[in-house]
Amino acid sequence: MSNYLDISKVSIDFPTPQGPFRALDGLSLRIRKGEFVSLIGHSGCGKSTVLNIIAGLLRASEGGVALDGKEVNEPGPDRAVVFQNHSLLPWLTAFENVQLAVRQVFRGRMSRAEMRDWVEHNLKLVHMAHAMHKRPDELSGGMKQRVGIARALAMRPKVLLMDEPFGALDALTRAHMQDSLMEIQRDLNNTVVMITHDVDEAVLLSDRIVMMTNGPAATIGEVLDIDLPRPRNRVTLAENSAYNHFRQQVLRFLYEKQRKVVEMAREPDDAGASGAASRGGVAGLVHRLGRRA
Ligand SMILES: Nc1ncnc2c1ncn2[C@@H]1O[C@H](COP(=O)(O)OP(=O)(O)OP(=O)(O)O)[C@@H](O)[C@H]1O
Repeated sequence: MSNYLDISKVSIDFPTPQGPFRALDGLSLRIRKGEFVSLIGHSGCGKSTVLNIIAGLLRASEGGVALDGKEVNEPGPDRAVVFQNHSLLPWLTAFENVQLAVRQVFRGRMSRAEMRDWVEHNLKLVHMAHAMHKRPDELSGGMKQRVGIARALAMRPKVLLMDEPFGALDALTRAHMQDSLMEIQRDLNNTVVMITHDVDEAVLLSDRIVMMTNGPAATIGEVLDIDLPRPRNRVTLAENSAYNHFRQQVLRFLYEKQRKVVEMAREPDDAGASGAASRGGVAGLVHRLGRRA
């Protein structure tokens, strides 16, 4: 499989009152067609910035992104984004929300009847056919997120970009959504770049996990190939030694190798403390979690 999405030496400087702030520095990543890649890293390291550059919502100050051989320099329907907060239009039904995107992408190429069937097909894919005529305020958080995913899939993007798509959901709904996404992936084999803070989610869903260093001037620290066979089952994986090894490698990266957040979270009266045992508050907790990993 060839490289499909090519992120090449991307740096970005944001203007701030104190002068330019370099959020990303020389980040390169090549993603193959059909690959599922997760980005993981501490809060503020630059994950959303990477996603926004791929989406064409932000321009890199240096370097660039190419998708299927074409340079990315503005948003386009070949890169659909799913945000943490679904972003559905509240006055439209689930069906109409998906239909709006389908019309924008396929107007002139599909008849009205074809478009209707396509909208229904995508809502069925995410198990939302039964509620497609409801408005967002009549749907649960998980259902709204399903509609957001249906809308993105219905655009038939070359790349699906997901920014913590399940971050706002309770644990059980989240698990259902992850299972649905794996089912959809098995059939459609989309190219996906997903941001997550959840180590289990990253290992369960990904072909590769890209671990980012802390900013400023963040870049890729390590990349982990998750070669667990598919289909993957969360219950049996819990006892799988390879799965647990991958989990530990990610935890180790986040809480041992990239421990800067611990320093930032240290409380003022901890400043002179030496040794983990004397660390209190959030800093101590994060430190102890890291040591257990
Ligand atoms: N428009 C902007 N102007 C100035 N600084 C910015 C801007 N956008 C992002 N940043 C800074 O760039 C860095 C990366 O931000 P980004 O939102 O990409 O991080 P993140 O890893 O997605 O964080 P989180 O996990 O908390 O969502 C942060 O330090 C942030 O403050």
